Amino acid sequence: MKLTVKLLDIENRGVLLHSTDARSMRVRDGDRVQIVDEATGKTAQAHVDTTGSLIEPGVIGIYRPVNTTLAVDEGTPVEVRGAERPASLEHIKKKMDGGRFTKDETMDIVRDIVDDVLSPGEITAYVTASYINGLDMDEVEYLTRATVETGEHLRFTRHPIVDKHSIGGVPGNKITLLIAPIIAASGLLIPKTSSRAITGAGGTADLMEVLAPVSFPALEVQQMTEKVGGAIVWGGATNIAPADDKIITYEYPLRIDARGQMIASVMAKKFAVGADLVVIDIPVGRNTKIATTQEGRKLAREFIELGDRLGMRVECALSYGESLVGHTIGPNLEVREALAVLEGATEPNSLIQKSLSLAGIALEMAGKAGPGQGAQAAAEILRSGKALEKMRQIIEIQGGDPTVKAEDIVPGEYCFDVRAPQDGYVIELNNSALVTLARLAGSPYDHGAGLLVHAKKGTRVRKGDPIFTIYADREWRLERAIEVGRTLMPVLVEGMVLERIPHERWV
Ligand SMILES: O=P(O)(O)OC[C@H]1O[C@H](OP(=O)(O)O)[C@H](O)[C@@H]1O
Ligand SMILES: Nc1ccnc(=O)[nH]1
Repeated sequence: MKLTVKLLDIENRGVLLHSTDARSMRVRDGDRVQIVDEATGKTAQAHVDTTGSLIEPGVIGIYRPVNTTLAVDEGTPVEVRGAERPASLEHIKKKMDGGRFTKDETMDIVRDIVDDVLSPGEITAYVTASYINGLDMDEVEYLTRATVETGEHLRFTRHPIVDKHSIGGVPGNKITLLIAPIIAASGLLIPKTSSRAITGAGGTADLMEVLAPVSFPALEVQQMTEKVGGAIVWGGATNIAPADDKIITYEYPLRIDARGQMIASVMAKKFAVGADLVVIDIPVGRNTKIATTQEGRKLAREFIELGDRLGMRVECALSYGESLVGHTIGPNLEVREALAVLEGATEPNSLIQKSLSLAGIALEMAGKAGPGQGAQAAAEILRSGKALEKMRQIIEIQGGDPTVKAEDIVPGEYCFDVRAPQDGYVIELNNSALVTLARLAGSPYDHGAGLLVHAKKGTRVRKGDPIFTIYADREWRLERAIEVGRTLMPVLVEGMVLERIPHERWV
């Protein structure tokens, strides 16, 4: 059908059709159409939205991302017809039925994700099917390789390239902000790409953004790393492993991280930057991604095997995930805590010890410290102020203010203390409930939003003592977090009545 173009400034890979035109083309909302500009021969595929009033019959509204391929002017006549279902949908269906992806099928899916051929609903179906039915090691390898092949790669002339990654799942895990500068300060190269929050309330990319821009093309990440030894950037902006960020976009609202996708997501980013030596942090505990040590060991073996297949030496550290790392959750609060440690603070112990242990493993792997001496070497770099100096160089080269101090970074102006309902020991501080509250308060989008935990598990409190403070940049978000907090019971103090169940006839 011939239709006339109207350009619409909408950030979706879609087009808008009048419902009568859609009907005569036999397409419905969510179906795909092929658009052909016969004058230039350019074609594009897009998903259909229909309207009865926003545009006239005979007109097609073309959204901005579709027009980056077509490059047509308003008023251009184009040919529009129903498009075939991509083969990748059949592959996704196969996984829903418990089947295995082949190498080619995986590539079809990844390419269609990168090219926006699959709709958000279809990507969600892919992630959900993989979450439920799993991916075996071959499928994870196919996914990792396809994710790398559809993006850009870094090629360093100096080696070894060191990298670290956490699978996430434990709140407050700001360790990259300490580990990356320690490793770079030791003279090694660490081009660290991170994702934004997936199941948490602040991923490393969200945190680093408080200090400096995190969106760079791949080549710039390489140049910055060559100059100062390290960079901490958002993987989603680099075009390194571009499928990864799109998959994460659809995991985030579900708060899931499908196991196969998770391994591929992490390892594709390491492979694409040309890492030789990789340390993986696997937080273990209830309410994390990995509930038991046994499961953690199995995952570690999978990471190591995939590393072998891809030619990277991988070591894993199972870490304690039952309790948040440090005392803070949310961008500003976490960055303030990490910077304070770089500036010489000797607390919080959980943050410092975890960061030094992981940095230490990397230093040992790279031969910068003898066996068993890595954490000590990392502690030396931290104590000497070299890690702080390196962090300042990283901040500066990424375009931030290198003179920033921990005290300059303040949490949101609205806050509320959650207090102990009685005397006793804090016996439970539920990770998942804390993340829910931090997200409701606005984290990670509102940088000032988050939680400051005063009394972690095992602390003795008196009735009325603040256990944690919720911060928000906007009052209504704080109110929402307080309201939900009352029903979530994120904290248990020994002896607390968990719930009172009255007799129905006497209430
Ligand atoms: O939101 P959840 O699922 O907890 O974790 C996601 C975070 O974990 C990883 O951290 P890093 O890059 O190794 O520091 C990711 O890159 C991301 O920042
Ligand atoms: N799925 C993922 C978990 C943790 N980090 C990532 O980059 N990706």
